[in-house]
Amino acid sequence: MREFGEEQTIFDDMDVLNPNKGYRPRELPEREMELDELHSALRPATLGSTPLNVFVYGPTGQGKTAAINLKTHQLQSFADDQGIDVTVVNVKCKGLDKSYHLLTHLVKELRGPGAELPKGHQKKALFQMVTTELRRIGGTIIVILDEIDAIGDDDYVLYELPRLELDDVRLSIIGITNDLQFRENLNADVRSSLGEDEIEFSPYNANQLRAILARRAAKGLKNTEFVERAAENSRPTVSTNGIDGKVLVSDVLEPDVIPLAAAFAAADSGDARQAIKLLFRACRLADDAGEQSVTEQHVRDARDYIERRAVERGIHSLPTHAKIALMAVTYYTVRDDVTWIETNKLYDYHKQICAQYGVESLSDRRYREKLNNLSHSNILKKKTTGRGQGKGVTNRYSLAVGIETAIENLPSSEDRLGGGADVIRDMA
Ligand SMILES: Nc1ncnc2c1ncn2[C@@H]1O[C@H](COP(=O)(O)OP(=O)(O)OP(=O)(O)O)[C@@H](O)[C@H]1O
Repeated sequence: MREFGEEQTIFDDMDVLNPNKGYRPRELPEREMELDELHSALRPATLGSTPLNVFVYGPTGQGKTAAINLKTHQLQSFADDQGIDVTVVNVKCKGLDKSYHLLTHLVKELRGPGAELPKGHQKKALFQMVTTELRRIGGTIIVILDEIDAIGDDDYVLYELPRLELDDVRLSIIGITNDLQFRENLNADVRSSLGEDEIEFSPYNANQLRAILARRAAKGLKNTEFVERAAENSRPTVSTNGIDGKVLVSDVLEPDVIPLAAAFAAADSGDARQAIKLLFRACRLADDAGEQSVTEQHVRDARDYIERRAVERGIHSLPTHAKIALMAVTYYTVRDDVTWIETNKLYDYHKQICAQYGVESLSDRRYREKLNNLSHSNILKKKTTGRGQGKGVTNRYSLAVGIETAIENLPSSEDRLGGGADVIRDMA
Protein backbone atom coordinates (compact mmCIF):
# COMPACT_ATOMS: atom_id res chain seq x y z
CA MET A 1 0.00 0.00 0.00
CA ARG A 2 1.22 3.48 -0.82
CA GLU A 3 1.91 5.79 2.13
CA PHE A 4 0.84 9.43 2.13
CA GLY A 5 3.61 11.98 2.16
CA GLU A 6 6.36 9.76 0.79
CA GLU A 7 5.72 10.42 -2.87
CA GLN A 8 7.24 12.93 -5.20
CA THR A 9 4.87 14.95 -7.30
CA ILE A 10 4.91 16.94 -10.51
CA PHE A 11 2.10 19.18 -9.24
CA ASP A 12 2.60 22.59 -7.72
CA ASP A 13 -1.09 23.37 -7.36
CA MET A 14 -3.47 20.63 -8.47
CA ASP A 15 -6.57 22.80 -8.10
CA VAL A 16 -5.42 25.08 -10.94
CA LEU A 17 -5.50 22.15 -13.34
CA ASN A 18 -8.70 20.65 -12.01
CA PRO A 19 -11.55 22.11 -14.06
CA ASN A 20 -14.04 21.18 -11.32
CA LYS A 21 -12.37 23.42 -8.75
CA GLY A 22 -13.07 27.09 -8.63
CA TYR A 23 -9.84 28.44 -10.16
CA ARG A 24 -10.64 31.73 -11.87
CA PRO A 25 -8.18 32.90 -14.51
CA ARG A 26 -7.24 36.59 -14.15
CA GLU A 27 -6.61 36.99 -17.84
CA LEU A 28 -8.38 35.70 -20.94
CA PRO A 29 -6.32 37.00 -23.87
CA GLU A 30 -8.26 34.80 -26.31
CA ARG A 31 -11.45 36.67 -25.38
CA GLU A 32 -10.26 40.28 -25.64
CA MET A 33 -13.01 41.16 -28.09
CA GLU A 34 -15.80 39.61 -26.03
CA LEU A 35 -14.40 41.23 -22.84
CA ASP A 36 -14.46 44.61 -24.63
CA GLU A 37 -18.09 44.05 -25.58
CA LEU A 38 -18.95 43.18 -21.98
CA HIS A 39 -17.01 46.23 -20.83
CA SER A 40 -19.05 48.44 -23.09
CA ALA A 41 -22.33 46.96 -21.79
CA LEU A 42 -21.33 47.34 -18.12
CA ARG A 43 -19.54 50.72 -18.34
CA PRO A 44 -22.73 52.78 -17.81
CA ALA A 45 -22.60 51.55 -14.17
CA THR A 46 -19.44 53.64 -13.65
CA LEU A 47 -21.20 56.71 -15.06
CA GLY A 48 -24.29 56.57 -12.85
CA SER A 49 -26.43 55.01 -15.59
CA THR A 50 -27.97 51.57 -16.08
CA PRO A 51 -25.76 48.86 -17.60
CA LEU A 52 -27.27 47.12 -20.60
CA ASN A 53 -28.96 43.74 -20.53
CA VAL A 54 -26.73 41.23 -22.23
CA PHE A 55 -27.40 37.88 -23.80
CA VAL A 56 -24.25 35.76 -23.89
CA TYR A 57 -24.27 32.59 -25.93
CA GLY A 58 -21.93 29.99 -27.34
CA PRO A 59 -21.10 26.30 -26.91
CA THR A 60 -19.97 24.79 -23.66
CA GLY A 61 -16.48 25.48 -22.25
CA GLN A 62 -15.85 28.68 -24.22
CA GLY A 63 -15.08 30.97 -21.28
CA LYS A 64 -18.50 32.65 -21.09
CA THR A 65 -18.73 32.30 -17.31
CA ALA A 66 -15.02 33.03 -16.85
CA ALA A 67 -15.30 36.25 -18.89
CA ILE A 68 -18.40 37.48 -17.07
CA ASN A 69 -16.84 36.71 -13.68
CA LEU A 70 -13.69 38.55 -14.64
CA LYS A 71 -15.48 41.62 -15.91
CA THR A 72 -18.05 41.88 -13.10
CA HIS A 73 -15.27 41.47 -10.49
CA GLN A 74 -13.31 44.22 -12.16
CA LEU A 75 -16.39 46.43 -12.12
CA GLN A 76 -17.13 45.56 -8.50
CA SER A 77 -13.64 46.46 -7.29
CA PHE A 78 -13.63 49.71 -9.27
CA ALA A 79 -17.05 50.56 -7.81
CA ASP A 80 -15.87 49.74 -4.26
CA ASP A 81 -12.84 52.02 -4.71
CA GLN A 82 -14.98 54.86 -6.03
CA GLY A 83 -17.82 54.42 -3.56
CA ILE A 84 -20.29 53.50 -6.31
CA ASP A 85 -23.11 51.19 -5.29
CA VAL A 86 -22.82 48.03 -7.41
CA THR A 87 -24.16 44.59 -6.45
CA VAL A 88 -23.65 41.46 -8.54
CA VAL A 89 -25.98 38.51 -7.98
CA ASN A 90 -25.42 35.12 -9.55
CA VAL A 91 -28.14 32.52 -10.11
CA LYS A 92 -27.31 29.12 -11.60
CA CYS A 93 -30.48 28.13 -13.41
CA LYS A 94 -29.54 24.49 -14.06
CA GLY A 95 -32.41 22.34 -12.75
CA LEU A 96 -34.71 25.36 -12.32
CA ASP A 97 -37.20 24.42 -14.99
CA LYS A 98 -39.92 26.91 -14.17
CA SER A 99 -40.04 30.66 -13.63
CA TYR A 100 -41.36 29.82 -10.16
CA HIS A 101 -38.13 28.00 -9.20
CA LEU A 102 -35.97 30.69 -10.71
CA LEU A 103 -37.81 33.32 -8.68
CA THR A 104 -37.32 31.42 -5.40
CA HIS A 105 -33.58 31.18 -6.06
CA LEU A 106 -33.38 34.81 -7.10
CA VAL A 107 -35.08 35.90 -3.86
CA LYS A 108 -32.64 33.76 -1.87
CA GLU A 109 -29.57 35.19 -3.65
CA LEU A 110 -30.83 38.77 -3.31
CA ARG A 111 -31.40 38.25 0.43
CA GLY A 112 -27.77 37.22 0.77
CA PRO A 113 -25.75 34.57 2.64
CA GLY A 114 -27.73 32.36 4.98
CA ALA A 115 -31.13 33.15 3.41
CA GLU A 116 -33.50 30.24 2.88
CA LEU A 117 -35.48 29.45 -0.26
CA PRO A 118 -38.95 30.98 0.14
CA LYS A 119 -41.64 28.29 0.13
CA GLY A 120 -45.38 28.15 -0.53
CA HIS A 121 -45.81 31.38 -2.49
CA GLN A 122 -47.44 32.10 -5.82
CA LYS A 123 -45.35 33.34 -8.74
CA LYS A 124 -46.70 36.88 -8.47
CA ALA A 125 -45.96 37.04 -4.73
CA LEU A 126 -42.41 35.85 -5.39
CA PHE A 127 -41.96 38.48 -8.05
CA GLN A 128 -43.11 41.04 -5.49
CA MET A 129 -40.42 39.73 -3.09
CA VAL A 130 -37.81 40.17 -5.82
CA THR A 131 -38.97 43.77 -6.24
CA THR A 132 -38.80 44.39 -2.49
CA GLU A 133 -35.25 43.00 -2.30
CA LEU A 134 -34.09 45.01 -5.32
CA ARG A 135 -35.44 48.18 -3.67
CA ARG A 136 -33.75 47.30 -0.38
CA ILE A 137 -30.38 46.77 -2.09
CA GLY A 138 -30.72 49.79 -4.39
CA GLY A 139 -28.08 51.25 -6.75
CA THR A 140 -26.79 49.27 -9.69
CA ILE A 141 -27.72 45.58 -9.53
CA ILE A 142 -26.42 43.09 -12.06
CA VAL A 143 -28.25 39.76 -12.09
CA ILE A 144 -26.39 36.96 -13.85
CA LEU A 145 -28.62 34.09 -14.95
CA ASP A 146 -26.30 31.23 -15.92
CA GLU A 147 -27.67 28.36 -18.06
CA ILE A 148 -30.83 30.37 -18.54
CA ASP A 149 -32.14 27.81 -21.07
CA ALA A 150 -33.04 25.53 -18.13
CA ILE A 151 -36.34 27.37 -17.71
CA GLY A 152 -37.50 26.13 -21.14
CA ASP A 153 -40.46 27.99 -22.54
CA ASP A 154 -41.74 29.34 -19.21
CA ASP A 155 -40.32 32.82 -19.83
CA TYR A 156 -42.44 34.78 -17.32
CA VAL A 157 -39.35 36.01 -15.39
CA LEU A 158 -37.42 36.79 -18.54
CA TYR A 159 -40.32 38.89 -19.75
CA GLU A 160 -41.07 40.71 -16.50
CA LEU A 161 -37.62 41.25 -15.01
CA PRO A 162 -36.13 43.47 -17.72
CA ARG A 163 -39.33 45.57 -17.67
CA LEU A 164 -39.05 46.48 -13.98
CA GLU A 165 -38.65 50.19 -13.39
CA LEU A 166 -37.85 50.97 -9.78
CA ASP A 167 -36.76 54.29 -8.32
CA ASP A 168 -33.08 54.27 -7.29
CA VAL A 169 -32.49 50.83 -8.82
CA ARG A 170 -30.51 50.38 -12.02
CA LEU A 171 -31.05 46.75 -12.97
CA SER A 172 -29.15 44.82 -15.60
CA ILE A 173 -29.63 41.16 -16.54
CA ILE A 174 -26.92 39.02 -18.04
CA GLY A 175 -28.36 35.79 -19.47
CA ILE A 176 -25.95 33.00 -20.42
CA THR A 177 -26.77 29.96 -22.53
CA ASN A 178 -25.05 27.30 -24.57
CA ASP A 179 -28.32 26.31 -26.20
CA LEU A 180 -28.47 28.29 -29.42
CA GLN A 181 -31.94 26.98 -30.13
CA PHE A 182 -33.19 28.53 -26.90
CA ARG A 183 -32.12 31.96 -28.09
CA GLU A 184 -33.82 31.45 -31.45
CA ASN A 185 -37.04 30.24 -29.82
CA LEU A 186 -37.38 33.12 -27.38
CA ASN A 187 -40.42 35.29 -27.73
CA ALA A 188 -39.41 38.35 -29.81
CA ASP A 189 -40.21 40.81 -26.98
CA VAL A 190 -38.14 38.85 -24.48
CA ARG A 191 -35.27 38.52 -26.87
CA SER A 192 -35.13 42.22 -27.65
CA SER A 193 -35.36 43.37 -24.03
CA LEU A 194 -33.02 40.73 -22.64
CA GLY A 195 -30.59 40.95 -25.50
CA GLU A 196 -29.98 44.70 -25.74
CA ASP A 197 -26.46 43.49 -26.41
CA GLU A 198 -25.73 39.97 -27.65
CA ILE A 199 -22.25 38.51 -27.34
CA GLU A 200 -21.28 35.32 -29.09
CA PHE A 201 -18.44 33.08 -27.90
CA SER A 202 -17.33 30.90 -30.78
CA PRO A 203 -15.27 27.71 -30.29
CA TYR A 204 -11.56 27.98 -29.55
CA ASN A 205 -9.12 26.73 -32.16
CA ALA A 206 -6.11 24.52 -31.39
CA ASN A 207 -3.75 27.50 -31.11
CA GLN A 208 -5.92 29.24 -28.54
CA LEU A 209 -6.34 26.01 -26.57
CA ARG A 210 -2.56 25.59 -26.51
CA ALA A 211 -2.16 29.04 -24.99
CA ILE A 212 -4.87 28.32 -22.39
CA LEU A 213 -3.22 25.02 -21.45
CA ALA A 214 0.23 26.61 -21.33
CA ARG A 215 -0.94 29.22 -18.78
CA ARG A 216 -2.60 26.53 -16.63
CA ALA A 217 0.48 24.31 -16.78
CA ALA A 218 2.72 27.20 -15.69
CA LYS A 219 0.57 27.73 -12.60
CA GLY A 220 -0.22 24.11 -11.80
CA LEU A 221 3.01 22.18 -12.44
CA LYS A 222 6.46 22.22 -10.91
CA ASN A 223 9.44 23.45 -12.92
CA THR A 224 7.19 24.80 -15.65
CA GLU A 225 7.34 28.49 -16.45
CA PHE A 226 7.23 31.19 -19.08
CA VAL A 227 10.62 32.63 -20.02
CA GLU A 228 11.83 35.18 -22.54
CA ARG A 229 12.49 33.51 -25.86
CA ALA A 230 16.22 34.25 -25.52
CA ALA A 231 16.37 32.52 -22.13
CA GLU A 232 15.05 29.17 -23.35
CA ASN A 233 18.50 27.65 -22.86
CA SER A 234 18.52 23.94 -23.12
CA ARG A 235 15.22 23.35 -21.33
CA PRO A 236 12.51 21.79 -23.49
CA THR A 237 10.10 24.33 -24.93
CA VAL A 238 6.60 22.94 -24.56
CA SER A 239 4.57 25.80 -25.93
CA THR A 240 5.38 28.84 -27.97
CA ASN A 241 1.91 30.28 -27.40
CA GLY A 242 3.07 32.48 -24.55
CA ILE A 243 2.09 35.99 -23.60
CA ASP A 244 4.22 38.85 -24.98
CA GLY A 245 6.37 36.51 -27.04
CA LYS A 246 7.39 34.39 -24.05
CA VAL A 247 7.65 30.62 -24.35
CA LEU A 248 6.78 27.91 -21.87
CA VAL A 249 9.62 25.68 -20.74
CA SER A 250 9.15 22.64 -18.56
CA ASP A 251 11.11 19.83 -16.97
CA VAL A 252 7.87 17.95 -16.47
CA LEU A 253 5.98 18.10 -19.78
CA GLU A 254 7.37 16.56 -22.93
CA PRO A 255 7.13 18.91 -25.93
CA ASP A 256 4.20 17.12 -27.60
CA VAL A 257 1.91 17.06 -24.60
CA ILE A 258 0.21 20.46 -24.81
CA PRO A 259 -0.10 20.49 -28.64
CA LEU A 260 -1.65 17.01 -28.59
CA ALA A 261 -4.14 17.75 -25.80
CA ALA A 262 -5.11 20.99 -27.58
CA ALA A 263 -5.46 19.21 -30.93
CA PHE A 264 -7.72 16.52 -29.46
CA ALA A 265 -9.99 19.11 -27.83
CA ALA A 266 -10.02 21.34 -30.93
CA ALA A 267 -10.95 18.44 -33.21
CA ASP A 268 -13.83 17.63 -30.93
CA SER A 269 -15.59 20.84 -29.96
CA GLY A 270 -12.97 23.47 -29.06
CA ASP A 271 -14.03 23.18 -25.43
CA ALA A 272 -11.44 24.63 -23.00
CA ARG A 273 -12.89 22.66 -20.09
CA GLN A 274 -12.38 19.45 -22.02
CA ALA A 275 -8.79 20.41 -22.94
CA ILE A 276 -7.93 21.22 -19.31
CA LYS A 277 -9.57 17.99 -18.14
CA LEU A 278 -7.48 16.03 -20.62
CA LEU A 279 -4.21 17.64 -19.55
CA PHE A 280 -5.11 17.18 -15.88
CA ARG A 281 -5.89 13.48 -16.37
CA ALA A 282 -2.65 12.96 -18.35
CA CYS A 283 -0.65 14.62 -15.53
CA ARG A 284 -2.43 12.51 -12.91
CA LEU A 285 -1.72 9.29 -14.80
CA ALA A 286 1.98 10.16 -14.80
CA ASP A 287 1.99 11.40 -11.21
CA ASP A 288 0.10 8.38 -9.83
CA ALA A 289 2.60 6.08 -11.54
CA GLY A 290 5.42 7.98 -9.80
CA GLU A 291 6.75 9.27 -13.10
CA GLN A 292 8.40 12.67 -13.28
CA SER A 293 7.51 13.43 -16.84
CA VAL A 294 4.24 13.58 -18.77
CA THR A 295 4.42 12.10 -22.26
CA GLU A 296 2.30 12.02 -25.41
CA GLN A 297 1.26 8.48 -24.41
CA HIS A 298 -0.18 9.79 -21.14
CA VAL A 299 -2.36 12.17 -23.17
CA ARG A 300 -3.59 9.33 -25.39
CA ASP A 301 -4.29 7.15 -22.35
CA ALA A 302 -6.09 10.07 -20.68
CA ARG A 303 -8.28 10.52 -23.72
CA ASP A 304 -9.17 6.81 -23.79
CA TYR A 305 -9.90 6.89 -20.07
CA ILE A 306 -12.18 9.95 -20.33
CA GLU A 307 -14.02 8.53 -23.34
CA ARG A 308 -14.49 5.17 -21.66
CA ARG A 309 -15.83 6.79 -18.50
CA ALA A 310 -18.24 8.93 -20.52
CA VAL A 311 -19.59 5.88 -22.35
CA GLU A 312 -19.90 3.95 -19.07
CA ARG A 313 -21.79 6.80 -17.47
CA GLY A 314 -23.99 6.96 -20.58
CA ILE A 315 -24.75 3.23 -20.44
CA HIS A 316 -25.47 3.24 -16.70
CA SER A 317 -27.99 6.03 -17.03
CA LEU A 318 -29.89 4.38 -19.92
CA PRO A 319 -33.59 3.75 -19.34
CA THR A 320 -34.77 0.11 -19.28
CA HIS A 321 -35.77 -0.25 -22.94
CA ALA A 322 -32.54 1.28 -24.17
CA LYS A 323 -30.63 -1.11 -21.89
CA ILE A 324 -32.50 -4.05 -23.43
CA ALA A 325 -31.67 -2.75 -26.91
CA LEU A 326 -27.99 -2.62 -26.02
CA MET A 327 -28.20 -6.09 -24.50
CA ALA A 328 -29.77 -7.35 -27.73
CA VAL A 329 -26.89 -6.11 -29.89
CA THR A 330 -24.34 -7.43 -27.39
CA TYR A 331 -26.12 -10.80 -27.25
CA TYR A 332 -25.97 -11.44 -31.01
CA THR A 333 -22.46 -10.01 -31.31
CA VAL A 334 -21.22 -12.55 -28.76
CA ARG A 335 -23.42 -15.50 -29.74
CA ASP A 336 -23.06 -15.31 -33.53
CA ASP A 337 -19.68 -13.58 -33.68
CA VAL A 338 -21.09 -11.02 -36.13
CA THR A 339 -20.79 -7.24 -36.28
CA TRP A 340 -24.03 -6.01 -37.87
CA ILE A 341 -27.43 -7.22 -36.70
CA GLU A 342 -30.79 -6.64 -38.39
CA THR A 343 -33.52 -4.75 -36.57
CA ASN A 344 -36.02 -7.64 -36.88
CA LYS A 345 -33.73 -9.99 -35.00
CA LEU A 346 -33.12 -7.35 -32.32
CA TYR A 347 -36.86 -6.87 -31.96
CA ASP A 348 -37.35 -10.63 -31.37
CA TYR A 349 -34.84 -10.44 -28.53
CA HIS A 350 -36.66 -7.41 -27.12
CA LYS A 351 -40.01 -9.24 -27.02
CA GLN A 352 -38.47 -12.30 -25.45
CA ILE A 353 -36.61 -10.38 -22.70
CA CYS A 354 -39.65 -8.20 -21.95
CA ALA A 355 -41.85 -11.29 -21.53
CA GLN A 356 -39.25 -13.03 -19.41
CA TYR A 357 -38.63 -10.12 -17.00
CA GLY A 358 -42.11 -8.59 -16.84
CA VAL A 359 -41.30 -5.42 -18.79
CA GLU A 360 -44.02 -3.99 -21.03
CA SER A 361 -42.84 -4.46 -24.61
CA LEU A 362 -42.69 -1.69 -27.19
CA SER A 363 -44.24 -1.52 -30.63
CA ASP A 364 -41.90 -2.26 -33.50
CA ARG A 365 -41.81 1.44 -34.41
CA ARG A 366 -41.03 2.65 -30.87
CA TYR A 367 -38.33 0.00 -30.59
CA ARG A 368 -36.69 1.26 -33.79
CA GLU A 369 -36.70 4.74 -32.26
CA LYS A 370 -34.82 3.43 -29.21
CA LEU A 371 -32.18 1.83 -31.43
CA ASN A 372 -31.86 5.02 -33.40
CA ASN A 373 -31.42 7.09 -30.22
CA LEU A 374 -28.60 4.80 -29.11
CA SER A 375 -26.83 5.42 -32.40
CA HIS A 376 -27.13 9.17 -31.79
CA SER A 377 -25.52 8.70 -28.36
CA ASN A 378 -22.60 6.84 -30.00
CA ILE A 379 -23.33 3.66 -28.10
CA LEU A 380 -24.51 1.82 -31.24
CA LYS A 381 -23.66 2.30 -34.91
CA LYS A 382 -26.33 2.17 -37.59
CA LYS A 383 -26.03 1.05 -41.21
CA THR A 384 -28.89 1.42 -43.67
CA THR A 385 -29.00 -0.60 -46.86
CA GLY A 386 -31.58 -0.54 -49.66
CA ARG A 387 -33.24 -3.80 -50.73
CA GLY A 388 -33.88 -2.65 -54.26
CA GLN A 389 -36.61 -0.56 -55.77
CA GLY A 390 -39.91 -0.58 -53.91
CA LYS A 391 -38.61 -2.97 -51.28
CA GLY A 392 -37.69 -0.45 -48.62
CA VAL A 393 -34.55 -0.37 -46.55
CA THR A 394 -32.98 -2.49 -43.83
CA ASN A 395 -31.33 -1.03 -40.78
CA ARG A 396 -28.55 -2.92 -39.09
CA TYR A 397 -26.88 -2.06 -35.81
CA SER A 398 -23.52 -2.84 -34.28
CA LEU A 399 -21.76 -1.85 -31.07
CA ALA A 400 -20.05 1.54 -31.27
CA VAL A 401 -18.27 0.77 -27.98
CA GLY A 402 -15.79 -2.06 -27.49
CA ILE A 403 -17.34 -5.46 -26.77
CA GLU A 404 -15.49 -5.57 -23.40
CA THR A 405 -16.97 -2.18 -22.45
CA ALA A 406 -20.47 -3.36 -23.44
CA ILE A 407 -20.12 -6.58 -21.44
CA GLU A 408 -18.55 -4.87 -18.41
CA ASN A 409 -21.47 -2.48 -18.25
CA LEU A 410 -24.32 -4.95 -18.68
CA PRO A 411 -26.90 -4.84 -15.87
CA SER A 412 -25.50 -6.51 -12.75
CA SER A 413 -26.81 -9.84 -11.48
CA GLU A 414 -28.94 -8.04 -8.86
CA ASP A 415 -30.63 -5.90 -11.52
CA ARG A 416 -34.13 -6.73 -12.81
CA LEU A 417 -32.53 -7.63 -16.16
CA GLY A 418 -29.54 -9.33 -14.51
CA GLY A 419 -30.58 -12.84 -15.63
CA GLY A 420 -30.51 -11.84 -19.30
CA ALA A 421 -27.15 -10.15 -18.80
CA ASP A 422 -25.78 -13.27 -17.05
CA VAL A 423 -26.62 -15.32 -20.16
CA ILE A 424 -24.46 -12.97 -22.26
CA ARG A 425 -21.66 -12.94 -19.68
CA ASP A 426 -21.64 -16.76 -19.62
CA MET A 427 -21.37 -16.94 -23.42
CA ALA A 428 -18.56 -14.40 -23.63
N1 LIG B 1 -9.49 31.95 -22.42
C1 LIG B 1 -9.37 31.18 -21.34
N2 LIG B 1 -8.26 31.22 -20.58
C2 LIG B 1 -8.12 30.42 -19.49
N3 LIG B 1 -9.05 29.56 -19.07
C3 LIG B 1 -10.19 29.47 -19.78
C4 LIG B 1 -10.42 30.29 -20.93
N4 LIG B 1 -11.64 29.98 -21.43
C5 LIG B 1 -12.17 29.05 -20.63
N5 LIG B 1 -11.30 28.74 -19.64
C6 LIG B 1 -11.50 27.75 -18.58
O1 LIG B 1 -12.24 26.68 -19.14
C7 LIG B 1 -13.23 26.21 -18.23
C8 LIG B 1 -14.61 26.42 -18.84
O2 LIG B 1 -14.87 27.82 -18.97
P1 LIG B 1 -16.28 28.47 -18.64
O3 LIG B 1 -16.94 27.76 -17.49
O4 LIG B 1 -16.13 29.93 -18.54
O5 LIG B 1 -17.06 28.07 -19.99
P2 LIG B 1 -18.56 28.38 -20.40
O6 LIG B 1 -18.50 28.88 -21.78
O7 LIG B 1 -19.23 29.23 -19.36
O8 LIG B 1 -19.16 26.90 -20.38
P3 LIG B 1 -20.64 26.38 -20.04
O9 LIG B 1 -21.52 26.87 -21.14
O10 LIG B 1 -20.48 24.89 -20.06
O11 LIG B 1 -20.99 26.91 -18.68
C9 LIG B 1 -13.03 27.00 -16.94
O12 LIG B 1 -12.16 26.25 -16.12
C10 LIG B 1 -12.33 28.27 -17.41
O13 LIG B 1 -11.53 28.82 -16.39
